[in-house]
Amino acid sequence: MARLIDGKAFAARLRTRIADETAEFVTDTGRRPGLAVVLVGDYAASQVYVRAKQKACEEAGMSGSVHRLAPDTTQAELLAVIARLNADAATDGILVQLPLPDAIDADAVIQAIDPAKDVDGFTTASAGRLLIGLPGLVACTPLGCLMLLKEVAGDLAGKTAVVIGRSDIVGKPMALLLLRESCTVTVAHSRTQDLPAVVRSADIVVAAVGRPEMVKGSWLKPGAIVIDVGINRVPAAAGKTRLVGDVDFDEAEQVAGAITPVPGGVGPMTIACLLHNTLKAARSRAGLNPTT
Ligand SMILES: Nc1nc(=O)c2c([nH]1)NC[C@@H]1CN(c3ccc(C(=O)N[C@@H](CCC(=O)O)C(=O)O)cc3)C=[N+]21
Repeated sequence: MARLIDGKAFAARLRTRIADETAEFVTDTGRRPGLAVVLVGDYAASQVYVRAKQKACEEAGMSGSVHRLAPDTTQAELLAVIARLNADAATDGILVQLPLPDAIDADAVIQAIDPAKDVDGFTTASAGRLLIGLPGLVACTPLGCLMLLKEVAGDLAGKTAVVIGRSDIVGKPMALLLLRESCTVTVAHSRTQDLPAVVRSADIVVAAVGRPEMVKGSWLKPGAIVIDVGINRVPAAAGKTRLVGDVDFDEAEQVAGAITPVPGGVGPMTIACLLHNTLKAARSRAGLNPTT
C-alpha cells in the first residue's frame, strides 16, 4: 500500500513557519505583509476559496483584504482597481481570482499586475523568470507540488517525471520546476498517444488534467510517487456530491509508493504557498533578503 502524502499536515507546518517569519517581518518593518484578493462576480466556488485565502492570511499574521466587484464590472473598472493596488504601498501581493466573467479579457488583467506583487506567478515576467532560471514568484499549485515531492523523495535528480496536463498555471510551470530539479520530464496532454505507457515510465506522476479519476492504477510504475492536482466534484450517493482527483485513488494506492489524497493533498499546499509568496514579495519590496 502506498504511503499517504498528508498535504494538509505539511501545509499546516509550513503555515506555522510562515507565521513565525511574518512576525519577524513585522518587527523589522513595522507593518504587516498585505495580500489583496480581487473577486469579480458571484461564482460560488470562488467565494469559498477567497474566504479560505483571507482566513489563512489572518492566521499567519498578514493582512488579507478582499475587493469584491459586481458581475457586470467592466474591464476598465477592473484595470483601475489593479492600478490602485499596484500603487498601494501596503499591498505586497495581488491575486485576481479566476475564472473571471467572459466579458473580461483575463490575460490583459493579469498582465496589468506589477510583477513584484504577482503572488500567483501568472504574469509573463514571472513565467519568463521561471523559464530561464531567474529567482521570482512561482505559481502556487506547482510550487506546493514540488515541496511535497521533495519532502517525500528528497533529491529528485535523474528521476523520470510525467506531468499530465499543459496548462499555463499548473502543467507548464510544474514541468519547468521538475526540470530545474534535474528530472527527465515528459509533458503529456489530451493528444498524447498511449498515455498509459507514458505514465508507466515515470518515477513521478503529476496529474493536472481536470478529468475525474482518469489515471488508473494499472498505468503506474510500481512504487511511483503520485501527485494528484485534480479537484473534481462528482455525484455521490443520496443526491450528494464528493471530491475526487484526476487519479483513481483506490486503484493507485495499491501500486504507488506514495500518493496525495483529494481533498487534503495539493489543495492546502496551494494556499500555504500563496502565503509563502506574499511574504516573499513583502520581504523583497522591503529590501530584505529572501528567506527561501
Ligand atoms: N488567481 C487564482 N489563483 C488560484 O490559486 C486559484 C484561482 N485563481 N482560482 C481557483 C483555483 C482553485 N484553488 C484552490 C486552492 C485551494 C484548494 C483547497 O484548499 N482545497 C482543499 C479543500 C477542497 C474542498 O473541500 O472544496 C483540499 O483539496 O483539501 C482548492 C483549490 C486556487 N485557485
